[in-house]
Amino acid sequence: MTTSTNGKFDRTPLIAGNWKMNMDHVQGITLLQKLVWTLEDAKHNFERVEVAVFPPFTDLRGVQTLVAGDDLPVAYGGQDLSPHDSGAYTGDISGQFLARLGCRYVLVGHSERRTIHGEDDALLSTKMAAAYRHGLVPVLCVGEGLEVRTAGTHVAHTLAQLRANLEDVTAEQAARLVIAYEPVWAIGTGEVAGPADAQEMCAAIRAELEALYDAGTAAAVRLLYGGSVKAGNAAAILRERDVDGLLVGGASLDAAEFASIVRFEHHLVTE
Ligand SMILES: O=C[C@H](O)COP(=O)(O)O
Repeated sequence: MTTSTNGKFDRTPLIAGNWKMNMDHVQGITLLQKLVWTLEDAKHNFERVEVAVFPPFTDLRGVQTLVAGDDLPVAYGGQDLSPHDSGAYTGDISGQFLARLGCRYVLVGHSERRTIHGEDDALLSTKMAAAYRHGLVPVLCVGEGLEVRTAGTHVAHTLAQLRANLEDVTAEQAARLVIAYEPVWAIGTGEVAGPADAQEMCAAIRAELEALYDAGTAAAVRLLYGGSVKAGNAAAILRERDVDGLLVGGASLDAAEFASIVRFEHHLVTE
């Protein structure tokens, strides 16, 4: 039996699709159109569950044109940004440019940026500042690798990342923040942290935000889980009290699958 959970959420759930380096600008438009059609056909309430996509940079202008032209109720953002605003930084993309393209969000510190591109906490603090400077909402990604998880120090490790990345972030800025907990061992591997694991970390992050700022700020921040999320496991993860949304990689490349994740409330089982 399925049901809805009207009233359960303290914060508007955010279901975000990170396309990573997939979908050229033509494919990206088709995917976004299919996604919106599917959701509109299903009468999805976009105000109740927010939907965002993170396409490659080369898709953003097309996405902007489609979203603005058809007045689509979907937010979008960049997968990364430069700490600088302009200048001789070949290959970098400025937060200023993302803002001009209508981006609401930007990913900061995705594990693939940290591991493949060696981005460290000092750099990520400057990227956080750049995001805020241009009115973008950072989706700050944190999480531990397999060795840390095996050693049982995942909470301490993730909270240390969080503290380092929020060092220069004020309470006012933090209130607009989104944080994605992504255990690296669960990304693209098919391994999913269980709902209890997601809740354990999200509760620890919220407590840390309360210690760093105050209870009101901690209550305003949306905490997402990411790592091998599919339509079949999304609802169980989102039942957890401190999990406010999902950052979906592979499954966001399939419009029907992603739409089903967005409509997770229809998969919740009545207790
Ligand atoms: O940004 C998304 C995460 O890296 C999760 O990716 P995945 O759903 O393919 O495991």
